Amino acid sequence: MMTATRIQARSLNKQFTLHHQNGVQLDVLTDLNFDAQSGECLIFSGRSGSGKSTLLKMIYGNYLATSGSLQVKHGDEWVEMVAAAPRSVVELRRHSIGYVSQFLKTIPRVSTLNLVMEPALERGWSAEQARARAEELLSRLNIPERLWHLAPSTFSGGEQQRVNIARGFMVAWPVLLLDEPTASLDETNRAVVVELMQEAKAAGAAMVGIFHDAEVRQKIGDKQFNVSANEVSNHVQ
Ligand SMILES: Nc1ncnc2c1ncn2[C@@H]1O[C@H](COP(=O)(O)OP(=O)(O)OP(=O)(O)O)[C@@H](O)[C@H]1O
Repeated sequence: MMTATRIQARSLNKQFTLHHQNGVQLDVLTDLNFDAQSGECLIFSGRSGSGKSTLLKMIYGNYLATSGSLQVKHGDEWVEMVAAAPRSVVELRRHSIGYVSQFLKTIPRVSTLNLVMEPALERGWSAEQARARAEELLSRLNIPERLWHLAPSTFSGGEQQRVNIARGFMVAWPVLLLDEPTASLDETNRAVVVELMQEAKAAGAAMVGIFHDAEVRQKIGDKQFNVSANEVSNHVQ
């Protein structure tokens, strides 16, 4: 499969200003350069506090870069995240970037099945198609069928995490961001998530993720970007 660049960071900087602490400035990311390609998984590594999560949040548009360029592919166009209007960020999130965080944001009274189906319905899938895919994912992720019609707000931490993963893998995202999706899962479910990531890669997703589990990194990673050292390597550790 031909790969295509879907994320491009150039001379990217992020500084936090602590307004409630005498305006102290923290230089978290300085002069970063990296690309992410379709059909590949780029792993963010680096010591704790080096800015891995901050960088993922910048790609998703939760945090704004201080300077430099961070472009994300949206269809045939590039969106410059450093200057993107909120409207384009919303568009980008609807069609081009999926995000699987460690925690599920539950909406009271919305059933698990509806929560998982939502990304597909937003893309115009029929209810039957969406339901079939959601049921397949929930089964594979070992969420008992008796829970499917309940809102996940009372589920265990691990169950909520797996519902979140099912939702994240519901549609084929051109760019898929993963923040510790396997943290606190048991071995069986971790293996399912690795399979889902492999399928997403084969479907052409450009995946970017943080994984503390070395085994997962080695199974899924193609390249590693060390955020502390600002260095891309083909060797995943
Ligand atoms: N909203 C914020 N305001 C101020 N400082 C922040 C904010 N978010 C993150 N930081 C700071 O930026 C630095 C990087 O944090 P980040 O969570 O991105 O690191 P990380 O590499 O993901 O760490 P870990 O591996 O421990 O999860 C930290 O020093 C943190 O205190």
